[in-house]
Amino acid sequence: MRFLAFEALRAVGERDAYANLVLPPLLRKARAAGDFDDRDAALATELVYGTLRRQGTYDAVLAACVDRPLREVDPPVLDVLSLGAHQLLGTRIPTHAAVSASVELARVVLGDGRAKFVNAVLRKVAAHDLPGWLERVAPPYDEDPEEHLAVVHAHPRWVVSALWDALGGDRGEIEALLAADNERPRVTLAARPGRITPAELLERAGADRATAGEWSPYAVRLAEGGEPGAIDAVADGSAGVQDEGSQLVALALANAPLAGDGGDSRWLDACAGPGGKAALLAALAAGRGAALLAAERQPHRAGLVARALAGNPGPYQVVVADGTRPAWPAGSFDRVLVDVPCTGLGALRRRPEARWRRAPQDVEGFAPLQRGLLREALRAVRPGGVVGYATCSPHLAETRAVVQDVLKNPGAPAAEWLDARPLLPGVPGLGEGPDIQLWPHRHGTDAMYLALLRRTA
Ligand SMILES: C[S@@+](CC[C@H](N)C(=O)[O-])C[C@H]1O[C@@H](n2cnc3c(N)ncnc32)[C@H](O)[C@@H]1O
Repeated sequence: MRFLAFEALRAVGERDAYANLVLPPLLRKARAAGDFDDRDAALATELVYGTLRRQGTYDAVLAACVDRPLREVDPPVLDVLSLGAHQLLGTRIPTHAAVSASVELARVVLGDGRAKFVNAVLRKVAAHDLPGWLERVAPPYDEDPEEHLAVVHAHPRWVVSALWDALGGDRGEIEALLAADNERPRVTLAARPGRITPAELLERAGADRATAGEWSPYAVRLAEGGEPGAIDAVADGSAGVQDEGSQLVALALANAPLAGDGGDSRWLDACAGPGGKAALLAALAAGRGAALLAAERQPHRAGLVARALAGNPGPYQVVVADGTRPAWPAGSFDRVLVDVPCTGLGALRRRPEARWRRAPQDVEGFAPLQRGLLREALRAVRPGGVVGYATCSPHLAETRAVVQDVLKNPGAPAAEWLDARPLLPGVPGLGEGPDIQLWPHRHGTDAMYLALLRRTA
């Protein structure tokens, strides 16, 4: 099992692979080879995710235990050390078992000489528990709050800084957010209206294995370890795996008040891949006699959208199209969702390695595309129609700054900012408006952002 975890870490480190894509086939292979049960799979997953998520903290600890800069340690050796550090500091595995299993792993994958090195380093790591190490390697909060939080909660410093800017609030609130980022999210399903009711979905998922969601009327949450693929309603597409935050975004756009007498029958999702929000929007549109056009620039992702929408009870179409050079005439839609590509800093719970891969330059890199997509979305909607601008990042440069810039731009159609909060009745803590920001520690959702803009001319 530790060998499997090591293999997964190597793939992530060496090939920039994603842990959530690399791990399932490795687990399947191990199961097929026999002598590997659900508990082994759960432990292997925890070892990989925990090691990746807390990489920054473990690097700081290991740096204090190795007598040369960590960048001079070979990556496979560092992976074995990190895996060992996680077992010692982040799990209940007994110290002697964590050290001896790591040394054994090192012997097999690195050879005897390096196994001795691993043994020596991990014995030093084992000298303190996690709180003891954090006292030693993190600067005091009062001296450098951001660096303290970065080391203690294993986030890059620039991410702590950006999240805190967006969240505001005191130490307690940012700590709650950073801690929530380190928890694995529960799996949530959306019961697609017109295809299955949440009550039916609950029954099919098994009442002992699922509960109703907290905010979205369509949400059903699976219990820890719930396997969505095993539920027939997911397999047949009447329900989909979808975070409640994404459901709320689709719902708020669908319920936003339109103006003028242009009708409400033509909806567009301008960045639809892989299709979660498009599937919910299409189902909601069907219930009102409206049709959804789902556009996606990448052909293979458009294929995923087509799969997500198959069986939708109302009319829809999936097209490969660039939302910044739209193939549709201006003013052709009543509602437009533009869920733009972004850094994903609001979904760090899902991708354990993502926080260490992102860089501040990525935020600037997305900026022109985000502005271009929003500008064209405003052109695509008719006067009186509504555009929903969404991101799964709370970074202010990707959220409010984009909307403000586009609204100021004399080249973009004029629009008014709608207060999105009343469209999600009963959901507290959405911010000061008019836009909304969801948070993992407040809502148990990804940190989705939504601004609703109604075109005025
Ligand atoms: C954040 S994802 C959308 C997620 C989707 N709304 C969902 O709920 O499943 C952004 C998508 O926009 C696509 N995209 C990027 N640039 C685009 C463009 N110029 N036009 C259309 N789609 C684009 C990406 O390929 C990606 O699939």
